[in-house]
Amino acid sequence: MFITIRNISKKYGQKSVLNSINLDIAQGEMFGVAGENGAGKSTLLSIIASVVKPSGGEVLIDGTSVHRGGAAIKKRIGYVPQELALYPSLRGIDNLAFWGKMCGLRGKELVLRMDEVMDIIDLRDRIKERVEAYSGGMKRRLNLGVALLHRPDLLILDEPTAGVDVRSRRQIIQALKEMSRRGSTILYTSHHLEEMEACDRIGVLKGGELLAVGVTQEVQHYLEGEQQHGKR
Ligand SMILES: Nc1ncnc2c1ncn2[C@@H]1O[C@H](COP(=O)(O)OP(=O)(O)OP(=O)(O)O)[C@@H](O)[C@H]1O
Repeated sequence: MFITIRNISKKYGQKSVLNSINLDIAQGEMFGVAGENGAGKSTLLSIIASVVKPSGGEVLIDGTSVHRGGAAIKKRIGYVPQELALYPSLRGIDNLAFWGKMCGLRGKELVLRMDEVMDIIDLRDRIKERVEAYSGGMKRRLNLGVALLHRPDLLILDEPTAGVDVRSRRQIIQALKEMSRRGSTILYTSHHLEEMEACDRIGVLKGGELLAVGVTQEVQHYLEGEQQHGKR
């Protein structure tokens, strides 16, 4: 799925949180949104996922407005907000089964998808343990797995690597890269540019403005230049 973001703005009361954002993301692209706390990353992602309405502008997915496209488009989007949506007292496998049924999967199809997801998130050997016994990184990976069950064409993740160790972070990024290789469009946020190296391009948000968009190195150079400039 390709994404076209046109003049998106968002206000909460008098406060402007996003200011005329324009951006095109290609089918199968892995795109990272970086920025400090409060820059507007979560707001932008939740607008693209059609969870929050913008104050102005529009988001098109495959050329159709996401806010007017209805259930057909939403079904093809997997959105993973920052908060975990898991049942800690259930086992990993039961969480997958529960959420799989919630998105309409049944019988052999459900078993097949769960099987596929366990490998992508690399949790097969721990899947029969209760989630409360999982580490933070394992919980994040399972949470990602839930979003992968319906094989979304567009995957939107808000800080999928927050609070996880290097190994889990690498596994999550690898899983996303694999999804992107298979043709899914991936969009995720992080505070850390070094977590964005696997991205095809990144965009940096600051105070609701899209400051720079490019391949990771270009953006890093740009930001270093800005820092130098600030010090003068
Ligand atoms: N529902 C809301 N009502 C009022 N203000 C909000 C609401 N949601 C977000 N904001 C404000 O919008 C701004 C951007 O928030 P947002 O969560 O999008 O930033 P972020 O870049 O994702 O930050 P973080 O890295 O901390 O997650 C912040 O100033 C925040 O306080």
